[in-house]
Amino acid sequence: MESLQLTYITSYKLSANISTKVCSFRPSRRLSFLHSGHRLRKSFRNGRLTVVRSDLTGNGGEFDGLADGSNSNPDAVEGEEGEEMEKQDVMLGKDRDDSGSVITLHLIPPSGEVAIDSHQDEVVAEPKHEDEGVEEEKIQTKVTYNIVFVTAEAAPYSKTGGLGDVCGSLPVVLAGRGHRVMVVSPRYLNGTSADKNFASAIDLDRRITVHCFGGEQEVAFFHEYKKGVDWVFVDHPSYHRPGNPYGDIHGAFGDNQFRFTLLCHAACEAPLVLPLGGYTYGGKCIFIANDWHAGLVPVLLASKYRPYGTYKDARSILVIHNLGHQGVEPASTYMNLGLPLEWYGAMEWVFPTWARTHALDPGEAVNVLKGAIVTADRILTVSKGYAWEITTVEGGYGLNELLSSRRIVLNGIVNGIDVSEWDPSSDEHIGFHYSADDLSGKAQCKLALQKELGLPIKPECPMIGFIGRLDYQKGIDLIRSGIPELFEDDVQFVMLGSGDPQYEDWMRAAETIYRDKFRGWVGFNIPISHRITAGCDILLMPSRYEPCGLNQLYAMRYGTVPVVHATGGLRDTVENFSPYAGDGSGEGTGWTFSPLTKESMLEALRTAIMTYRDHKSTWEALMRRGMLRDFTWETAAIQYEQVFEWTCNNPPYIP
Ligand SMILES: Nc1ncnc2c1ncn2[C@@H]1O[C@H](COP(=O)(O)OP(=O)(O)O[C@H]2O[C@H](CO)[C@@H](O)[C@H](O)[C@H]2O)[C@@H](O)[C@H]1O
Repeated sequence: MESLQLTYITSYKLSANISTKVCSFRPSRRLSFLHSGHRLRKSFRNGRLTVVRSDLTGNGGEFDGLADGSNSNPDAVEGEEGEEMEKQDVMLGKDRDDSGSVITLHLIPPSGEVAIDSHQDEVVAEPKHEDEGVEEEKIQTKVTYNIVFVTAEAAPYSKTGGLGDVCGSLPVVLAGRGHRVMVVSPRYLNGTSADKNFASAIDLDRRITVHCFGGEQEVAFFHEYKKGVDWVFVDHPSYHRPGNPYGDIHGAFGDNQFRFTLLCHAACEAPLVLPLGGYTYGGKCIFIANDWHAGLVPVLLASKYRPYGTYKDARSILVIHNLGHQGVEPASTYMNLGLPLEWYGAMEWVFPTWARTHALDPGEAVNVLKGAIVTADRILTVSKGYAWEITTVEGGYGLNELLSSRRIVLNGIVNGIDVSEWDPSSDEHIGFHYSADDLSGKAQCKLALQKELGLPIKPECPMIGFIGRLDYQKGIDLIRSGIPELFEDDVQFVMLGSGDPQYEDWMRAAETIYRDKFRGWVGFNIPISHRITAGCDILLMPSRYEPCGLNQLYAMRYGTVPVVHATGGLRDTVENFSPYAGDGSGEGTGWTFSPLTKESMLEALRTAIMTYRDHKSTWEALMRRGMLRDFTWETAAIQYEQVFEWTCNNPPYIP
């Protein structure tokens, strides 16, 4: 076996992105590599390498190179042939401005079947092509990374919403694809049965001292290796108190800036000091900082580590799950964060005049998410639509100009879902199982839900559900205003959620007013959320903004048709029903309404209800199309890997 170092340009117009891979093969073989969703077919003869890059439809470009790693005609790659490659590219899309100039590149989900390589550097024989007279081999290479997720929550250990779902499932899928993955989150103990979630995590007996908030804090690390992932829990007394990760019945904790500062400092030390499975992750890793709670990680890398040579090969990716929360505190708290004084500018945030409390208020603050946007090597958000929305005045929450300035490194990747936890054919939380081939179990789930909730048992009565945090973001006010008109019709509605006390109170009151039609379950209950998802016919999501949204994905998987506001990830994932498309058989997986008004929401709901009642076969086709959609994390993971590659091919970002 010879060893060959092969250098090729991975993406047209990103000429800095030269990636080098080392592989072994025998000469005179035709080889194919799976690389970033493309098949790179290489023929090696007489020391000459021909690379044919094809997309999954079999189209592609071709260029020649020499086996010593040089390219015989680099212009051919970036020139005519590169143009050809660009046309066929399934992973890169382009946004152009009015003049036609490319202003940013973005990921396009690969269509069709993607061959997924789960083995590193494995050589697999390809079927022999008789007519070519050469022995065939298929080599699938994949660059693997050390990945460190930093997050305030990760299911099943801790979860208040979608962040927990994502940080509980994406790491497992990435680990399954060969990466070494660590998830760092706090070890919350709140004195309830939830504490047992951490029971299997053992104390690593490794303490570090964090200098912040004018003193020294000792933190410990607990660890559990499960599903191929190193789950690391940062332990400190401030994580041990009643309530959820962010607050209790009195509201948000007053020391959250302190608690998450500790998390970030500890997360930056973890790869250096924890010998997990016998050896540390080391300084060459990719940090994935999720939301503002982990936002200090990229700032610390840039300000505290890299200037001294540590983590010079590491990269940071900020993932924005919700721009509405930024970790803003008074400017005087900067001193507490354990950052060098000269980095204040990265965290500085000045409120616009209209947002200040009084005439003498200078509006000065520190904004952790802003610091992360300024310093991260790349920025991701959880859908392509939201990636654009956050660069607009309407969706940018004051950070739109900053985000626009970093648009070249900003991408959107739609979340996947844990399809084993959310599987109507095996879900442990529902009484009857079903699938797209046999929907009968779903009707039984509906009856069981009506019974459990004490609603009249009516198999034909359309049942609408809502699950989520009772927050301004989720458009609960719209539901509240639309309910009286909606209940002029014979429908049932069940809501599950907790959050804003005014909405909790309204849900309780609505139950007494509409005894036969409405149930409002105040609280956080995962089994009930599964039973609502399975038992309802329609899931309503009138979110004001929605970075991705997971409940509509769960709903579609369970044959529950989503009716959603056309925003962010909801617009990206729910295909609006069109009865005339598909040669009259209809297309789409739900209804998307816009604008965000009570009238347009009710109109969409009425259309859905009418379809449910009067067009049974159309309704079943809608259900099945949703159930058969691919929402697996594998699709998203491939796109994450592309972003890892981009970020590692470029030097660390220097703000
Ligand atoms: N009372 C309750 N009982 C049981 N389960 C409950 C519940 N309330 C919510 N959940 C669960 O929490 C999750 C909520 O996920 P979402 O993505 O819909 O919203 P969230 O706004 O929290 O997440 C943010 O991050 C995610 C992840 O990136 C983005 O999808 C989203 O748009 C963004 O706002 C779902 O699994 C849901 O079932």
